[in-house]
Amino acid sequence: MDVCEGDVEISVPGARDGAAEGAGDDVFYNPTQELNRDVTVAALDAYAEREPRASTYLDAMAASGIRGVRAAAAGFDVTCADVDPEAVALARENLERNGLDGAAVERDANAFLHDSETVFDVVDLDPFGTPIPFADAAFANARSLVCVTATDTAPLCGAHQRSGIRTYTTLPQNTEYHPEMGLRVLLSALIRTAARYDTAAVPILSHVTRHYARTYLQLDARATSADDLLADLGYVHHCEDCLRRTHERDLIAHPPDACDACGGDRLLTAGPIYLGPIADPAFARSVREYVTDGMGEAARARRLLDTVAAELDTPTHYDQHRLCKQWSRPAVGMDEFVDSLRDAGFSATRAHYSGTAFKTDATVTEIRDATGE
Ligand SMILES: C[S@@+](CC[C@H](N)C(=O)[O-])C[C@H]1O[C@@H](n2cnc3c(N)ncnc32)[C@H](O)[C@@H]1O
Ligand SMILES: [Zn+2]
Repeated sequence: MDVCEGDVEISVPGARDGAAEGAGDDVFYNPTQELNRDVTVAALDAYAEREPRASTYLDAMAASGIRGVRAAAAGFDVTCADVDPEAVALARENLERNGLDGAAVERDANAFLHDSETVFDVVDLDPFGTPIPFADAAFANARSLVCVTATDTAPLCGAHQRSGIRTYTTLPQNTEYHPEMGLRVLLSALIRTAARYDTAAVPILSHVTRHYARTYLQLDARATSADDLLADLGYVHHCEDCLRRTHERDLIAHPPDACDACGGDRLLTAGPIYLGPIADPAFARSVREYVTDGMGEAARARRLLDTVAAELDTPTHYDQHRLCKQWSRPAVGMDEFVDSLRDAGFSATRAHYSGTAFKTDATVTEIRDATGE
């Protein structure tokens, strides 16, 4: 079956009766990831403006090649790699079909990254589930930017905690801000992996959408920069009784014995997680400018990027509905809610994690008082 995305038309395996696209032995294609790919293309355009020397792009898990083909159409010198020979043949066909240069190679991503004579400026990891098995090869061999998708949200956010500990060598906790917990656990592991190569992997754009987290990490190959970034790792101490949380940037955790706000002792500590900015607002705004009307998810991509660019840089968002339930109060419109925090003198913005997510520098007690009757 043929699919149009952005400026390209590609062949993908058709869905069989009763089977979801991407299921079974066919080459993988997931139409619900179009937003992810639209943002990828806009991010590559914005990155080429920021770093004009960045020209080579490795789609390390290419499947149909849809992402690599779209990157090639955006002007990158693309290589699509996959272990599945049928995927490689399809990616090659899809490059040719769109009149685009580019290579398609049947290689394991790790082996290829370590062997390749080309040092790729941009490496994109889009595996099934966790990207961690590929992170070392990417950070050891990419020159400038590493783009990462993770779809194993249950281990990341603490819902499957043992699995999260094994994969990410950190302690995730299941809280009401689980998409952000997952993103910050992922960033913690990626930043620590890059640091082993004396490299800072600085998040310049990240988002959590539906069932995946996506991040774009700009590499800075200086040990001192890696040290600076590691200083943004730390812990969140979360009170299950009143939902207060405190954030602690340190190598070791110092959890309080009891909650400062309610005195309760049902405290969860997560970490080391990444507590720094998940995006560079200027870059997010620039990516937004590169979203084109021809993209299938242009409206959602623009909304998402607007929210990410404006999002207050504080770790862990609140959810208005969860707080209102806690306080037995009716929920109100998000704009009204955020405005009442600002009127009370706090910084506050929506957060992209959900329609009822917001960020503020107010404590949970201050939020309750500022937004009450
Ligand atoms: C989620 S799909 C990629 C989807 C694609 N990037 C897109 O945007 O539609 C994951 C792909 O990784 C491939 N893969 C699995 N293990 C791999 C490995 N070790 N090296 C390279 N590719 C691998 C699979 O064959 C599959 O095609
Ligand atoms: Zn408490």
